[in-house]
Amino acid sequence: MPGATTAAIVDSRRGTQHSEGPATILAIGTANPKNIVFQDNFADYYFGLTKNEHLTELKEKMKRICHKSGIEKRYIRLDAELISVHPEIIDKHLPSLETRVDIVATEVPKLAESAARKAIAEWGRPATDITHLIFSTYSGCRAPSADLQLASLLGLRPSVSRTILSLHGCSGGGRALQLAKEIAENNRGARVLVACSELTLICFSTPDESKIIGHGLFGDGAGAVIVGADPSADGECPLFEMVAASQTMIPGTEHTLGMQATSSGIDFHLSIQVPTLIKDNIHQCLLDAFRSVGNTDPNWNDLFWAVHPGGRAILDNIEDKLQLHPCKLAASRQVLSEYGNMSGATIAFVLDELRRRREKEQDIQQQPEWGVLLAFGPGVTIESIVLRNPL
Ligand SMILES: CC(C)(COP(=O)(O)OP(=O)(O)OC[C@H]1O[C@@H](n2cnc3c(N)ncnc32)[C@H](O)[C@@H]1OP(=O)(O)O)[C@@H](O)C(=O)NCCC(=O)NCCSC(=O)CC(=O)O
Repeated sequence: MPGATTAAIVDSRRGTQHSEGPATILAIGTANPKNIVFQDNFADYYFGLTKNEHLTELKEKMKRICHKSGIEKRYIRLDAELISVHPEIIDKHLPSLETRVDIVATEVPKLAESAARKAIAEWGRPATDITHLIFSTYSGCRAPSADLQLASLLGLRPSVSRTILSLHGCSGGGRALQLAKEIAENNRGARVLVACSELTLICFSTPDESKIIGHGLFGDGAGAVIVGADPSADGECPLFEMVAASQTMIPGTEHTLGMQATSSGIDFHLSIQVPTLIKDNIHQCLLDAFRSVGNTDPNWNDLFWAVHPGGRAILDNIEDKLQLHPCKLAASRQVLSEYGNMSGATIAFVLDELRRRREKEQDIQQQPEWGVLLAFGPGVTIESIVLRNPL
């Protein structure tokens, strides 16, 4: 640019760099492994698979948890065939971290690929138009990681800007969407692929009192979401606008939810206090989120809700605390029932279910304009996004 000063060049670039409108969800895809496990006979399945039928008290406890979980079925990649090839996975005296890392290094991106292909097909543009990729998983123990693998599997452009988020647990999907929002709004024309892929295989263990809860709730799945601002006229369909986003940590609760790598996989810890902690903090968190968009007195029943179904008790507590009509968390409960808690990937399933329900609703006037996305993870961290239905 002859004659232009460096400062003018930088200023003019900054001026054209931002998008006009808010980041918007443009497409959603989901995928699960083939192996289905029904909750009714999960205790028999799990104690049989791990050859621990003799632990009858623990098995009865698992049955009580399953019975109250609000889950009907889950998809779980680990099956008898995989265990027969890798028996160390169910032998707590043998190291198995390496085996697990090897398996998930292939399987996690593959599952993400299935979800992403569906999202890209719905989006209607070539995969090479994706400018950024954010990949979230709790199975990320290797570099180069699942983000690079997914980019290769999908044939994304070599200059795609990749980020891997690791061990955000169940808030990983919410965190990835928040980052996608920042990227889309600050880089005009950006199209961000968010992929979350979770396999319980990395955490799977033989029955143990401290981990029985997780084995009763978690399932495998992948979700993919395409985010961009200013949907183009050539067929992009806005599904949800992400108007404001925030992350809150509940002080002094870092020991209540956690994951840690050990020689036999990733150990997780889930305190019985989690549903109560969320109940005690959710109202203030939501007030703060809505104040940031100028709404100081929201009516919670006027919103649509995309809540991570961490467990039935968490949904019950939110419903009770905010006095929500039962239909408000119906999408979250349906996802919990059909898939269990798929950690960070679950929120994509909830958004997908919400939009399906919205499409069936005949009367557009009945559809709430504003909504909220909530996800919970280690910290304890609450990710919230104020959503808007583009109508
Ligand atoms: C597990 C439940 C379905 C059980 O239902 P109820 O609480 O109504 O029933 P209940 O009180 O009779 O409990 C049944 C049995 O489960 C046991 N139980 C409940 N929560 C437990 C926990 N966290 N750890 C160990 N045991 C637990 C109870 O002690 C009881 O054992 P006994 O029968 O022997 O007395 C529910 O509590 C629930 O949905 N909890 C939420 C789970 C949770 O925290 N999810 C977040 C996942 S983490 C996440 O989403 C974020 C992340 O991973 O990052």
